Amino acid sequence: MINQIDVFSSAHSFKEEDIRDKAVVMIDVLRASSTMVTALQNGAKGIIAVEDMDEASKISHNLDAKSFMMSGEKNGVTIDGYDLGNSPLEHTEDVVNGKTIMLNTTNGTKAIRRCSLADQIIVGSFLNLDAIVEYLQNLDEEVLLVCAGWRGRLSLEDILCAGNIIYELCEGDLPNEARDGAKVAFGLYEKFGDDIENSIKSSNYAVRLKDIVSEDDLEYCCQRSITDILPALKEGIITDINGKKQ
Ligand SMILES: O=C(O)[C@H](CS(=O)(=O)O)OP(=O)(O)O
Repeated sequence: MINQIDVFSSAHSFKEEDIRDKAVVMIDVLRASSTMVTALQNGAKGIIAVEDMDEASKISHNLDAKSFMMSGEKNGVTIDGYDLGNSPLEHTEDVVNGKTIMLNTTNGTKAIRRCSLADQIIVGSFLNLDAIVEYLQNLDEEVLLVCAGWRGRLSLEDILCAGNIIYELCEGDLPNEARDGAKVAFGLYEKFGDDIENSIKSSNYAVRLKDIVSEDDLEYCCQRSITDILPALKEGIITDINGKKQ
């Protein structure tokens, strides 16, 4: 199956038709994927990935504040009027337990919406890496690791996470027949995989958002396999399909 995996470097690096009937893992390490995984781990009932502010405000008017909440950011900053931003550390159990979260972010939620033709969409991060690897090991279909990136550009942390998934799937021995995207991600992971945290602390993201996003967020999002939560999109809502809350 490893030869059936390819990697898209950003949410804008593919045509939506390329996704049709494939299994997609959307990876947005900083921070949408990490936030979704954490919110579900902390008891959120589900997450609705919103395309943009207009859609979010339309939907929010019909929401019952007791069961829904709005999370999201623009350029990393919490959107005015939203309950939370896009930090996983804000999505604590006492805040999100039992809630359905409307999530509106710059890259990650848009990447999910661009994959609407997929056979299935799973959300991947370092936090649930082993759960992603285990799920893919039992899948017999073409897999696309869709890295959200940033505004159409590649993000180091997303490609590193894709490379880590590929490295685990092939147990560090990537066959020559692997797809180019898989080879690039695997090679990046071989180079930086021993020190994910420091590689990410010198990434474009960390430099760009150094005054907005805390080092605590970066360090949190670099932890590997701290949960078995496996977020999957079903009928418009992202929920945990592993059901093995720790
Ligand atoms: O909220 C985030 O951490 C980023 C902000 S930015 O687009 O990288 O400036 O958005 P995300 O959609 O989580 O990549």
